[in-house]
Amino acid sequence: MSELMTKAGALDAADELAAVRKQFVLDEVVYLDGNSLGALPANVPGHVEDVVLRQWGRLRIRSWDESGWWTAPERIGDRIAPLVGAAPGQIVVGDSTSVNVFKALVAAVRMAESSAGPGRDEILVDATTFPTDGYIAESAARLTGRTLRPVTPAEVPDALGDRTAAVLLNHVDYRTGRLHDLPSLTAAVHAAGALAVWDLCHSAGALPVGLDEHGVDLAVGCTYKYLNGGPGSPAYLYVRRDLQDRFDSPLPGWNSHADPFGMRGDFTPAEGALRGRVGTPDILSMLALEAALEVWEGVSIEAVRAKSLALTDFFLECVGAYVPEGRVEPVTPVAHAERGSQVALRCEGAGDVMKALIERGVVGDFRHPDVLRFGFTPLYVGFADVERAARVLARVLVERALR
Ligand SMILES: Cc1ncc(COP(=O)(O)O)c(C=O)c1O
Ligand SMILES: Nc1c(O)cccc1C(=O)C[C@H](N)C(=O)O
Repeated sequence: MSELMTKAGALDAADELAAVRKQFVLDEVVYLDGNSLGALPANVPGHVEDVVLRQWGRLRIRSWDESGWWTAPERIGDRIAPLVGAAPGQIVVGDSTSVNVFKALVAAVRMAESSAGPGRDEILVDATTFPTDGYIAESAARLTGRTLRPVTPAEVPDALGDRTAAVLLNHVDYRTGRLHDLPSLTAAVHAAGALAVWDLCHSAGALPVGLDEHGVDLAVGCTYKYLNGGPGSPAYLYVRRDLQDRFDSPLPGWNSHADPFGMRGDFTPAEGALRGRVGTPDILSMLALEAALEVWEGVSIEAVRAKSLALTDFFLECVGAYVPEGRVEPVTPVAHAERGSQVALRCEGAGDVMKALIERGVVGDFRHPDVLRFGFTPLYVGFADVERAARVLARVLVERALR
């Protein structure tokens, strides 16, 4: 047994989260793609069966009240809240991240205009963003008559000014795994009199976010990565409590009305975070997510972060030891303060290398043009998985070099 295998064994033995893995449906595959689609929590199938067969099949329409369907968006929002550092009453679940980016960004521009006037004619967007955020920001800018200015997160402080209405940023970069400095960027945005909208897709469930503590204005995120809600599970929208009265949704629907069943012709927004809702919630997905969130019972996000850093440190160590010099180049920062819960390695022929890894039971993903991406979900990834992934990667790269 190699020294690193022994070390993996010791780290697994000391891992206070090791037992959580049993709550997931997993096999012998090393699954390092939870930053794209989280694994299935074992309690979800039984819960979904109950929702379908009893709540829908037998209770039918009564379930909107009796099974808590109607209030699910805010109830499940409150369940996500502690994981992202939010007090209750500020998060609603529903729609996709893309749709929530649209609601948040347009609402942010409207709030900036109502407090600072129309001179705020610019929206800043993370130039390295996951594409959907950029597309939506471009459309939001056109619809609100603003100019969209793509800048890297590092350029944001200098780009801010009295023209800035809102800034849309990613907490963790989907490709490089770089963690951006949410507290200081939010403070800089506020100092310029603008509003900060954060996309938490790659940080929620992997590290503490501190939405309330850092005064974030609006935030969105998906639930199918580190929150394990399942394919296409609904996203969420956070609106800071003291902004909720001013939150003017660009998608007001009957579910965001103060009196939805009044069926009135004129729109009066509901109080609080509820005004972020739009139409009928996607109950099957939403209640699967609610069951998935039960795995967080007794798990602290601080413990998750500590293990995430230990896993990514150990992966970098194993890659350094096993992979021949010069075959991969880590693009994820080494500094803990700048690292999310993934390791991205630049690699020649990355697409084919990832295919070979998947064939050998190590599942990560390939991101255009040359990145091998490995996501580490501390709830179910162990240190032996990490060692094996690096060992298989080294073997694949050595075999390719010999061909
Ligand atoms: C940072 C980020 N934002 C948005 C999305 C897409 O959101 P959705 O497909 O849920 O609209 C993803 C991943 O799919 C993402 O990684
Ligand atoms: N949402 C996805 C999907 O529907 C299919 C495949 C992948 C995804 C993803 O989530 C991709 C992910 N956001 C990424 O960071 O690349």
